[in-house]
Amino acid sequence: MIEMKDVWKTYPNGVMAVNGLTVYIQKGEFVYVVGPSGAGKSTFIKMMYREERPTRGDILINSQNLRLMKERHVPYLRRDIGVVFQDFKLLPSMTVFENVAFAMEVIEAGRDDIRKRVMNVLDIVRLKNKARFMPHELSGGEQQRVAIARAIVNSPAVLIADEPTGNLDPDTSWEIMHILEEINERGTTVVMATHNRSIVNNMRKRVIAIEGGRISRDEVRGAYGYES
Ligand SMILES: Nc1ncnc2c1ncn2[C@@H]1O[C@H](COP(=O)(O)OP(=O)(O)OP(=O)(O)O)[C@@H](O)[C@H]1O
Repeated sequence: MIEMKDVWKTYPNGVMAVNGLTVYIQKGEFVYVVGPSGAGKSTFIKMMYREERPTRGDILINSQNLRLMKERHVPYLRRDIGVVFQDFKLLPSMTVFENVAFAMEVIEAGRDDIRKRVMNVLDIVRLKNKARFMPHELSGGEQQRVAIARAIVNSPAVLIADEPTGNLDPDTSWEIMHILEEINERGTTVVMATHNRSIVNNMRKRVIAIEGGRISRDEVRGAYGYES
């Protein structure tokens, strides 16, 4: 599903953010990516959806090699990978419905399909009743749920979340985690970078720790102890 083979990333300013990283993530897994600030977590994640390109090494997503992928094929890759950010990134002048629908309009889905599917994903994130609201009329947690709905509306194989609970209080963070877990249970692979220890320690998942641009630990951790 997601395979990185000896991947390196040096930014143009000379910073070596990822240094020889090899990892395999299977279909249907739920993986946390943890590590200190500046460890290379975001760079690792950005390379998965081709926001950044590796300096060296291969990245395969569903057998497509991102290093060899032509620029014009990147939009197709993005249908297969939904992304959620810490700061939601909703379009402020569009309603909740329109924000989610927009992701289907860009791939030229039909009107009826859009209506049905958008209401379906708003139901998954429990926001059907707020479809006509504007982003500024929503709480932070609700805005993040809209961003999640938008990320999954095209049924991606992978959902990538970079610090999705970073701007949220603990209760709201748990709400978001339960939604991500539900999406994972429906078959989507979830990769989530986080600094939130309480979440990592209380949900039994695979944890990939990155330090200095390398994997320092890769184990199943969580509520029921450790396991390698
Ligand atoms: N666009 C960029 N240009 C140059 N250097 C960058 C760029 N993005 C990140 N870096 C550097 O690469 C290193 C890894 O950054 P990255 O954002 O991947 O870390 P992180 O683990 O996600 O950190 P945080 O937890 O603080 O978000 C850092 O030294 C950072 O300064």
